[in-house]
Amino acid sequence: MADTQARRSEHPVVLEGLTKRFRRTVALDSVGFILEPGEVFGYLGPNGAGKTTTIRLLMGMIRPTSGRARVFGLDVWAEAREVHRLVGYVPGEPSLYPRLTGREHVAYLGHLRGRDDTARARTVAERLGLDLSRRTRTLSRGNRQKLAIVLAVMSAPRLLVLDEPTSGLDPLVQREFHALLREHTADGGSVLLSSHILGEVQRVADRIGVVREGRLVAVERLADLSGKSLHHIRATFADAVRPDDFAGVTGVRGLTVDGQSLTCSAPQSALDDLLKRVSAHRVIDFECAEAELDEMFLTYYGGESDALQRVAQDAS
Ligand SMILES: Nc1ncnc2c1ncn2[C@@H]1O[C@H](COP(=O)(O)OP(=O)(O)OP(=O)(O)O)[C@@H](O)[C@H]1O
Repeated sequence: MADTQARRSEHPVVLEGLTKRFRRTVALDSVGFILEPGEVFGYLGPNGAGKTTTIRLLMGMIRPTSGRARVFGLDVWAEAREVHRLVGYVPGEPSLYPRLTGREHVAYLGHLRGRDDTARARTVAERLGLDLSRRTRTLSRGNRQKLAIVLAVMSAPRLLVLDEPTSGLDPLVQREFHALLREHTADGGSVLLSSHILGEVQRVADRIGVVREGRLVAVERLADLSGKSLHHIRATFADAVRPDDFAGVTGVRGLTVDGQSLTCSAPQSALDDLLKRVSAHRVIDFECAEAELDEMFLTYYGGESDALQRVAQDAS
């Protein structure tokens, strides 16, 4: 134990050349990054990019083909038990006992950890609007997700590892959850948060790592990324509009004006100018949806694969 203490590093996560092959599939190819104390690191990538594989490696659930992962200086494979004491983990698909209530889950986990976190669990459950008295088999997907969050944060761990934690949560609950994360980092805790939605990560992350086809293609500070996220805009007006009314806004692409309707894509940095042009007319319907991350990869990180290149050609 004393030896373990001495080897502990202040870095919550250090990944070095982490590679995982499943037969012929290279799920992860030499991924490396370091998480700083007090930081929220958003781990972004489209479906199948390798996010869950990275997290399962980090939690010592699967063994790397090569490379290694450390949590506070501990080897996640060889010292998994010690690592689990320091980490609150929300898996992509929470595994809960269907017959037990939320409260019984809290008590059971407390028993395993040798500590009573009931009071904190109750507070977090209340904030997220979760009824701890219900058996988990009767809970909706969103409520099961809330319970997984309660179980991960109740022991106030120094590192939270969250695999798409807000999928299934409504926006108000997401906001409360993000507030919880901010409190966690204000107390010196760190967070690794995986997601395929840039907008979500933008709200909470300090830095973002982008993974695509198993490779880490970018690590950026959030401040450098803002302005890059692409939005799809669709507006319908009471009267006919002309293309000239919307021309010359920097960054706007695919502008189509047809009678009383407008469609285009625009980076965040163009939204203010574009909205001012839109609001110069009488609007009867308006939609602004953030583009999927795949499109952002095409725009900012290139598209090496054939499929991505085809989409790029179709779009141009
Ligand atoms: N146990 C496994 N056996 C074989 N292939 C696997 C296994 N686990 C993952 N893969 C493959 O590894 C790649 C990365 O998958 P992973 O689940 O890590 O992606 P992800 O980024 O988490 O995606 P999602 O957002 O869809 O969960 C995929 O091609 C996937 O099919």
